[in-house]
Amino acid sequence: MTRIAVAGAGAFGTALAVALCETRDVALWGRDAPAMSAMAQSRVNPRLPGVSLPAALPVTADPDALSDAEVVLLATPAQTLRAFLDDHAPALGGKPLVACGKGIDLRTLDGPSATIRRALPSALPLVLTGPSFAADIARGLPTALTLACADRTEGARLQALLATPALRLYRTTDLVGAELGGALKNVIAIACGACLGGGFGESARAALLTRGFAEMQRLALRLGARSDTLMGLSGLGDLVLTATSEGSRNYRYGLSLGRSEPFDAAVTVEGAATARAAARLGGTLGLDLPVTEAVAELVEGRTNVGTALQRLLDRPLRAEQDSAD
Ligand SMILES: NC(=O)C1=CN([C@@H]2O[C@H](COP(=O)(O)OP(=O)(O)OC[C@H]3O[C@@H](n4cnc5c(N)ncnc54)[C@H](O)[C@@H]3O)[C@@H](O)[C@H]2O)C=CC1
Ligand SMILES: O=C(CO)COP(=O)(O)O
Repeated sequence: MTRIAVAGAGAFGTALAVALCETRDVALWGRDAPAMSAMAQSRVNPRLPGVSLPAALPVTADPDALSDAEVVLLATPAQTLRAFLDDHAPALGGKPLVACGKGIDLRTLDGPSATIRRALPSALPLVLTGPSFAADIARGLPTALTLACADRTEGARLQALLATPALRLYRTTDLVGAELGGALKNVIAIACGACLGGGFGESARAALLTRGFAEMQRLALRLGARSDTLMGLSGLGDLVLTATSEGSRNYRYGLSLGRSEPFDAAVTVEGAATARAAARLGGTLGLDLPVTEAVAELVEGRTNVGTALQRLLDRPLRAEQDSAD
């Protein structure tokens, strides 16, 4: 029996499978049978160039790989998670399901753990998140992530199963905080990229990163997250990586918005849909999320970077901390 299946053979799923298969029994499952059989032959995933798939890693489109697994890592983009769970419900029910995608479902406004709970009430939702580029994980470079599980015992068991010598996992019971940190940092990374791409400079980028982080906390805390989770790997840690590195697709997408250049629509940019979802959540909850709203407007083509930034500068002066007077 395969202990771990990774569902979703994009860059991140492939990287996790490559890292885990050194010490664990792992299979990589993808939905596209011809692509999976090409990958099984070539031992390369075009979405993760320069990485050879180890001979010990089975690469398959056979749904038995999902039913046979004890634990399934869900590495599909956030906007496709619900459909994936519905399509494979009999294979996934009753199992620990580790959500690895970063986003908020635009249709339901649910994060990954609530999406799992709604689709498969018998499954145990976990969230794996934090600063990690797929290429770094696949190359075995040192990485530290957060693994969230409401059940302490299962969380500790899965932490031991999924950690590797180079991939250090910290655990928490704060699912909401972990998943919102990962989802919302992509929105702020788009803002930071747009700022640099528009030529507004690194000081402005630092301001957006910091004020954006305040918005991440404002929304996440209202939705039940713990502040210290947001201060950790899954919030601040991932924000620092994604909002400052051209290794990030969200940041590069922001750069292209700032430069008024086209961006390849086939590239996964989770922050685009999540900005719209977070802005809707903020509106419903009556929260002040100006950076998030600006990104949602940029993504929808309702404003440009210069106008959006000027609007932020024109806002009334206020105290820095929400709690201060
Ligand atoms: N690439 C990275 O460095 C990291 C990515 N992530 C997260 O992992 C998630 C996936 O990202 P990537 O693998 O990078 O994207 P990707 O664009 O490389 O691959 C996405 C994969 O999902 C598959 N897919 C799409 N819809 C599906 C469905 N309904 N059923 C099954 N498979 C489906 C696609 O065929 C594709 O293979 C995203 O939420 C991303 O934020 C998290 C950390 C790092
Ligand atoms: O989540 C990531 C790093 O932790 C990957 O970021 P991008 O999706 O922006 O490439």
